[in-house]
Amino acid sequence: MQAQNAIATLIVRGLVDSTTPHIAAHLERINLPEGLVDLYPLLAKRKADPDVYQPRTFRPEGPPTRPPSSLPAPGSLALNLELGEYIGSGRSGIVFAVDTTGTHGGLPPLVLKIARQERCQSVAREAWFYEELECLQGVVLPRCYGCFRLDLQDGQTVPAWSAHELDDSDAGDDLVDVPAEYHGYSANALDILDQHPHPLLTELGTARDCLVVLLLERLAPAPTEWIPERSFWLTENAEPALLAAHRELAHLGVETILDIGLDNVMFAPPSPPGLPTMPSPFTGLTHRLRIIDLDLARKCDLKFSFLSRALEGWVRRAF
Ligand SMILES: Nc1ncnc2c1ncn2[C@@H]1O[C@H](COP(=O)(O)OP(=O)(O)OP(=O)(O)O)[C@@H](O)[C@H]1O
Repeated sequence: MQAQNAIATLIVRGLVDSTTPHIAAHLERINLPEGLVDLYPLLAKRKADPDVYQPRTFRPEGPPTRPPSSLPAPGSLALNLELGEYIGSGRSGIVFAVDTTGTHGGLPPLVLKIARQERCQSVAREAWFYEELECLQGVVLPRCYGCFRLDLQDGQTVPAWSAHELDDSDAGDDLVDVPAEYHGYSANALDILDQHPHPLLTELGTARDCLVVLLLERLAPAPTEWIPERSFWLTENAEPALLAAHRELAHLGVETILDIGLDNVMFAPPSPPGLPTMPSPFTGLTHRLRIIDLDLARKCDLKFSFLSRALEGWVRRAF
């Protein structure tokens, strides 16, 4: 099996149109710095407002550190793919199946999440969470095979952007692509606090001639569309299962309160052809659920007990 960091280049047919027909797009893997995402709530905000941010809520030793990667040294594979059927989309991305037949093998069924033109920051930031939570890939998250980028040249267009435009009613009030831990702050407030997002996120937040994609393990359809499993959601097991899945993320100080919901849960892929589910390194539990869509996740140094209790309320509201 190929490791999640084996691929350095994606060569994708059907992703980019250009004046030269039948040329496949070459996308290069983005190396995401470990310090890409800032702690939530912002440290500068806490210093400015010590009465609001009670120290007893936070872990005195700081946020959970990223566990050491269990992957080998990054590989240099160039993977040829063909864009397949459209699966679904949201505010940040448009998801397609990809055809890996005729490639080197050793990969499970995959999907490509194509960042919308104005959402490159969100999708690259989502990729950072997959790296931060590597030990939960195949446990409660899909396996992630990397985040890749192409700077578009004159005349190159991305048909998926125009074919699957976001309905205005879905756009909400968050059209500016700002990292989730910075939501709600004006540029002026951030200047006063003297805290700003990582330069790579700032650059991607305004980039419009850039294509960013995530290569993910293909999961089973959402339960509401998956008839044999629909009864699962009508049983009392559903809420504890969703809570238990989100609690796994809380062990590493990650919360997804801005996006907890049944829209953002899928099921483990059938194995084979998918890869097997792994038990949690924190609880030993084996989960059927997979949490998707980490673009609004946040990294916290809140105590596990605090996050875990808060999750009970957040998850209850999802039903
Ligand atoms: N790994 C996957 N395997 C199969 N289908 C997927 C996968 N990831 C996403 N999808 C499908 O694509 C749809 C859109 O994906 P996703 O929710 O990640 O997009 P988004 O733009 O981040 O959404 P949101 O509007 O909630 O932020 C999902 O609802 C799901 O149907």
